[in-house]
Amino acid sequence: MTPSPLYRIMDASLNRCCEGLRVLEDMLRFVPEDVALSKALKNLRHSIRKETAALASRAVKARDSENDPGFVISQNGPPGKRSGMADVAVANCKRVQEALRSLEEQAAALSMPELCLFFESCRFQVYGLEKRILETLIPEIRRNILNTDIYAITASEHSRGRSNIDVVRQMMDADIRLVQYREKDKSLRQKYEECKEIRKITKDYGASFVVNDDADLALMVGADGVHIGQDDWPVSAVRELVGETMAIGLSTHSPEQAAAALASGADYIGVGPIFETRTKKDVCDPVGFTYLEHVVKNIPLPFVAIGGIKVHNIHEVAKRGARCICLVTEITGAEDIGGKTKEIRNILSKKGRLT
Ligand SMILES: Cc1ncc(COP(=O)(O)OP(=O)(O)O)c(N)n1
Ligand SMILES: Cc1ncsc1CCOP(=O)(O)O
Ligand SMILES: [Mg+2]
Repeated sequence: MTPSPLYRIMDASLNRCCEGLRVLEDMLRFVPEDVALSKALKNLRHSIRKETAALASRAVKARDSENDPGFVISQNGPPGKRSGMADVAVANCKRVQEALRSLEEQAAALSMPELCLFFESCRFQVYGLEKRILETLIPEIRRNILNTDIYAITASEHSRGRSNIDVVRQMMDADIRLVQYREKDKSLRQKYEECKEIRKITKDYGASFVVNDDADLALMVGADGVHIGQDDWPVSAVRELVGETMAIGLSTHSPEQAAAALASGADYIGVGPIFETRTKKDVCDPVGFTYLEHVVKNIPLPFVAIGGIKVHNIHEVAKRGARCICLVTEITGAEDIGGKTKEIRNILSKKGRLT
């Protein structure tokens, strides 16, 4: 009996889907050497091959490559120009998503409800993976590291005797997605060893890692960003050193500094200190809400509010428009970092209802 032509579509779609996944897997493995992401793509490809083994052996019988009208179409010109790595990644994510959608529809038409659901869940996995792939490959997206609610910073002298490594592990378990390493009194060697370890941990969790002050250290450990202050090297010099893919954050305390930061090419600004803080020794006076509101209204750059922010006052900061908020000792000094993070997120999720 001749198999339904729907099997021919499924045969082509399965191949298209797995080929697209393989292209992405190799890119992630050999270009940014992102083992975790490459492995996630490989696992998805294997699970598709496994779940469709029976279907694939039926579908291959319907194959008739020589008489595929699509082959004639592709002979009429190049398969679409690719302007670079990011383009190849986007095209292959789309190709996998489209192939999965087609598989889903054919499975529905052939009354295969379980396979239909399986393809749908794979498609949703690819949407999530696509976001991570693009963040990894495209410099502008990669440098946008403030797309998260909490910005945590290490402070070993305010960590209840726990090491920075221990504290960062707890932050990762609490699903904090962005951590800065800030240590003022440790040797370069100590800072290097700690940053190497923290880079490894944050990478395993898919979180971003920023090094305070030392652009050279940030480069050595493969950090995602470096944070500098007003008296540090200028942004342009740091950009020359760190290249296009590393984010540069710059502390600002006034409208003039924010405007200069925008012109300088900084990827984000620190806005603060909002309140009084004892965590930073050479700190300036609190800038209060006036400066925060100025940035919200006038500065088209991602920003993080910082300085003296605690559970009891965070809603005041969030309700004025801060999306990413830095709490240093409120987190490092918490006995239960996971519990404290939940408490903070609970307040942030209710901010619209708090006056
Ligand atoms: C997110 C963030 N904002 C501000 C600072 C402060 O940086 P800086 O003014 O250079 O002061 P030190 O932290 O180096 O004492 C920061 N580190 N992070
Ligand atoms: C590094 C830094 N820059 C401005 S305030 C500050 C420290 C903020 O710490 P805390 O959140 O404990 O007040
Ligand atoms: Mg600094």
